[in-house]
Amino acid sequence: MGVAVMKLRNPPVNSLSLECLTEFTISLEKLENDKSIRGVILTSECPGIFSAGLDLLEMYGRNPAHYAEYWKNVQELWLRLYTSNMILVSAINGASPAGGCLLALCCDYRVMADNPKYTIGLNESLLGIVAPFWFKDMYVNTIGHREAERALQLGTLFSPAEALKVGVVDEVVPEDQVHSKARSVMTKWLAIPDHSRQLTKNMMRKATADNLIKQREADIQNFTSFISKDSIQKSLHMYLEKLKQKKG
Ligand SMILES: CC/C=C\C/C=C\C/C=C\C/C=C/C(=O)SCCNC(=O)CCNC(=O)[C@H](O)C(C)(C)COP(=O)(O)OP(=O)(O)OC[C@H]1O[C@@H](n2cnc3c(N)ncnc32)[C@H](O)[C@@H]1OP(=O)(O)O
Repeated sequence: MGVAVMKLRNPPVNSLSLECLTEFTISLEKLENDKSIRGVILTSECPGIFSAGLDLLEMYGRNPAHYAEYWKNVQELWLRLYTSNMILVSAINGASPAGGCLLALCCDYRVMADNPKYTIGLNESLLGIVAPFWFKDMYVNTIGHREAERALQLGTLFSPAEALKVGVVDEVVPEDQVHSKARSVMTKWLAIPDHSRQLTKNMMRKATADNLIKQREADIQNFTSFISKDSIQKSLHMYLEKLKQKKG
């Protein structure tokens, strides 16, 4: 039926390393150029994790040129996903913090597994960093200004039930039904003529995408100088240590 399934596979936690981001963007571009493909189901092959978000090791202890290169690729992936002409449905089969949530938010419809261990949200403030304005814009577009304001300040990671209530996801289903539900949602969306759906999607999303397009270079510079600060590097160090200690 012209539907591709993209499975994120970057063990152990599907963090979005530079390599992973680049491959993702290229795969998406290929699908976009394949006229037989009308929809993509985005999911994960890592058990219990949709995506741990941006790779912290790409943002910690590197040099400004690396940060700039990394951020350019984050922007690129986001623009491709958010403005895709294809129907994107996410089958969220695991934890989905920060950049993981961003991937899901780019989709036209989000189905999440009903497992309270899985959480989703933009938790940047908990790491001592700030969600960029275009993450924020997409959050506001999805859940409204007040909910986004609160969730962004608190860095809230929502359980599936909470995510459904606030509108971060569209549907919560038993874990073993995430994929079949994503497929049935896709079938419904495929019934809409592409041209009218695409023009409508463009009308809804263009201003948000253009907001980044017109200031991509400045956004790269902001990110690079922000992430290079000693205080921010210290926060990231502490967060990485906390992740390590959780194990021991
Ligand atoms: C003025 C403003 C201007 C510009 C903006 C500036 C800044 C904003 C920049 C960026 C926005 C950031 C977006 C992000 O996405 S940041 C990443 C946020 N992600 C997280 O907080 C998730 C952290 N991870 C977890 O909570 C757990 O790992 C998880 C629930 C995903 C899985 O738990 P599990 O118990 O299964 O595994 P762990 O033992 O915790 O992890 C295994 C292994 O993986 C490493 N790990 C985890 N997450 C990441 C990651 N995101 N990046 C890199 N590495 C990660 C973890 O440390 C473990 O490593 P090791 O100990 O070596 O095995």
